[in-house]
Amino acid sequence: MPSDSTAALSTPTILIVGDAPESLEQLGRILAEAGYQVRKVGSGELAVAPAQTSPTDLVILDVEASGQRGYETCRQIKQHQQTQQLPIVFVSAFQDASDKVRAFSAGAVDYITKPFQAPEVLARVATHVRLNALQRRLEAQNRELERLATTDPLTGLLNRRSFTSYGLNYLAQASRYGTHFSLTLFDIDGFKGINDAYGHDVGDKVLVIVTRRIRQQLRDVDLFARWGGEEFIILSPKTTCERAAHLAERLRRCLLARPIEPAGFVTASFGIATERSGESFDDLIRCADHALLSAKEGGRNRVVTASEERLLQWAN
Ligand SMILES: Nc1nc2c(ncn2[C@@H]2O[C@H](COP(=O)(O)OP(=O)(O)OP(=O)(O)O)[C@@H](O)[C@H]2O)c(=O)[nH]1
Repeated sequence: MPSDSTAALSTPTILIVGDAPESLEQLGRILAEAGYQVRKVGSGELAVAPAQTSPTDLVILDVEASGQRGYETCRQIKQHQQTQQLPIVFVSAFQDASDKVRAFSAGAVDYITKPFQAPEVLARVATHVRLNALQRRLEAQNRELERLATTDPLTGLLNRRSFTSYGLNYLAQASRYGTHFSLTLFDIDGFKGINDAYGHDVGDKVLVIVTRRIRQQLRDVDLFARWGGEEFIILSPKTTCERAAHLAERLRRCLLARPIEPAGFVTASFGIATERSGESFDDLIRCADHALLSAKEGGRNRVVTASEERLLQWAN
């Protein structure tokens, strides 16, 4: 049987590739008797597709007549994004150090010389299957950590830190290539009152529904993040101040379209700033924040655009 830790995950599948039917049969039998799922293909060219399309934990390249083809198959498997992580073990009658070095250079993780001993093959296969499973688990955990570090757990939106890092990137591109973008900062009105009247859970539900409604209105290229508390931010690439104001007005209206029960109709105030050369990202945020403050002071449920000379109020 495969070793305990790999067997616990699921039965590992080994793809054996080789053009010598007897050797292929022998290896297949040894591995199948040890409890592995075994698939066999007769030629290197045929190996890449099955490795891509069916779950595979390890590839054995049984190099009999032409070592050259084995190296080529190994390289092809390593070239494809889907299969580049697969551990590849050579089983070969070629005993020279140069043959082994070539196999490792082509991407192999191990090299077993013929005539092989079944226990050695099984020990090496079990080790590589286990290492591969651990590697995949580590990668999945890293992805999850990355997700947790960059997204807001309640809404699933980008968090402030990751939005800022994207924003700085957009700003650098804007100053280099002359592209522009707009920032829209918005804040739910009277949100403390919703929490106080209906409880924190309803407050959370409002945040989630507001997120969903706003997201439906945005383009794929727009960056949408939770800036903090009941405050959200949108970066709209290649968008003038005027167009951002139209978008914000649409967002304001879409919140008003239906109540969010039991809290009733929920409104938000919007502040917009557009990238201008020489301004830092913090300056831009300050501009949008200033506009948002004006929207709040102006009576809430409205859009205010910050511009160099003046604040232009959009009527409710
Ligand atoms: N339910 C819930 N409440 C939150 C969360 N984050 C922040 N809050 C609450 O949001 C409220 C924000 O209140 P204020 O800053 O006074 O803002 P407001 O009541 O919306 O008033 P204006 O913005 O002036 O219209 C505070 O009571 C925070 O505790 C959260 O994740 N969930």
